[in-house]
Amino acid sequence: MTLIALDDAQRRVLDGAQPLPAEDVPLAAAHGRVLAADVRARRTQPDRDVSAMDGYAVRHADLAAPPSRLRLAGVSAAGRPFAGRLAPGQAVRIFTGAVVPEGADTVVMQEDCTAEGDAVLIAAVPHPGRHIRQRGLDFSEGRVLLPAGRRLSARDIGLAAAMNHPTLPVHRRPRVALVSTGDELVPPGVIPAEGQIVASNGPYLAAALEGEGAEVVDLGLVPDRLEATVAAVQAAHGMAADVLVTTGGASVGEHDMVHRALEADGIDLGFWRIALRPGRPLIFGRRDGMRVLGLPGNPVSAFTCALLFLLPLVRALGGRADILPQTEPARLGVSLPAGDQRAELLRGTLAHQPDGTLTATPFAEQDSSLLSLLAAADCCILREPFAPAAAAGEPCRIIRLGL
Ligand SMILES: Nc1nc2c(c(=O)[nH]1)N[C@H]1C(S)=C(S)[C@@H](COP(=O)(O)OP(=O)(O)OC[C@H]3O[C@@H](n4cnc5c(N)ncnc54)[C@H](O)[C@@H]3O)O[C@H]1N2
Ligand code: MOO
Repeated sequence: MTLIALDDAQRRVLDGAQPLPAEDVPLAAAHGRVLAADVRARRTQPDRDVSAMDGYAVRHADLAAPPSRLRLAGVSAAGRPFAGRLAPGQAVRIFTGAVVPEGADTVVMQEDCTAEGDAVLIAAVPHPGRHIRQRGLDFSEGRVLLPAGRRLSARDIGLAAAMNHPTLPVHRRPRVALVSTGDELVPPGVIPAEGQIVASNGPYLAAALEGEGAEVVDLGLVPDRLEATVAAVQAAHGMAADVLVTTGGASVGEHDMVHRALEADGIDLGFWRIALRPGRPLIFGRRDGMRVLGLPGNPVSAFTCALLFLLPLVRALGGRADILPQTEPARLGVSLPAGDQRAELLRGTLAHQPDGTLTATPFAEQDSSLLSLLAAADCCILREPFAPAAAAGEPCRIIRLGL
């Protein structure tokens, strides 16, 4: 079987992955969700000129010959504006956030003023317009501040509230069913018998998927038996999963049941060998609106396939505008030999150099079973197929690894 190129495989997985339908959710439930429509400001902020300081609202023309003695005409507090208009020679006591009275064009902070009964003595001569936040300084009604496809940060929620939206239109979260296959697997906390290992792919994938806003249902550990694997696939249909993710059994061994179970289920299947290290075997299929990704069992291979296929698919279904992992430039910390036909994702560390450049140093050990180094990595260094030998200091591209 020939190896297929990484970008070709990504295109096939993402082909036709349309954003899921929209629903309105209250602001309290919108953090991390993806906007299904542009969100416009429903008001202008601030909707009047307001003070940025506690002090006195004045007419700048009255400050020409300091110290200036102005008569106090009243008070403007936040939420309780001064009703009248400022006449020449007058000042209004004003507080932060309060509406600047008509006639005033400048605020003097109280540290530069001395109150004397019903007058105020002003020593400073600020610039005209000082300490006034002009109407519309933040945003104007009708402006799109949060575009469709944006994943909402906590700051975005604050902005949406200020724009006067109690709810936001967001895409439904992709529902993902997880199945970990392998006779050798026991759950974390159980002491493995000889030859058994503690399953880590499920916990990793659940965390990574939830981090991308998916709703995850972990269907648990499934032995390498056809009936058990078919039952897990049916359970995924039963919960109306948008994506079924399996790990293990993606390769060619006689215990590798996943593709047989998917075929038995009538899933239109592609079994690929991708020009990628680690992460060569990958199963992909679809049936009745459910997409299936069969990831390799080796934990780092499962990770690279999640990074490059599964998480982008979940972002696309979730309506995100940014789907593929972003690469950025760095310089190699060590020399590397020429590559072969497989693209490589080398796990490594990043260091900032005094000249502002970033050095990426791959770990010497790159075996696809090494979870300790995967967790320690800051980045993956992406090498194209047939990359020529490269010396330390030469440019490279990296994908930063976050939470
Ligand atoms: N003859 C060949 N053998 C293999 C090939 C090949 O082309 N020909 N490909 C190798 C590559 S590359 C990979 S990657 C693996 C993928 O194999 P499977 O997807 O079939 O995975 P398993 O055999 O089930 O497991 C591989 C490895 O990973 C461990 N594992 C499995 N599930 C988990 C889990 N949930 N948590 C942690 N670790 C897990 C499992 O114990 C094995 O050690 O195949 C190569 N072989
Ligand atoms: O692709 Mo396997 O993923 O090399 O370990």
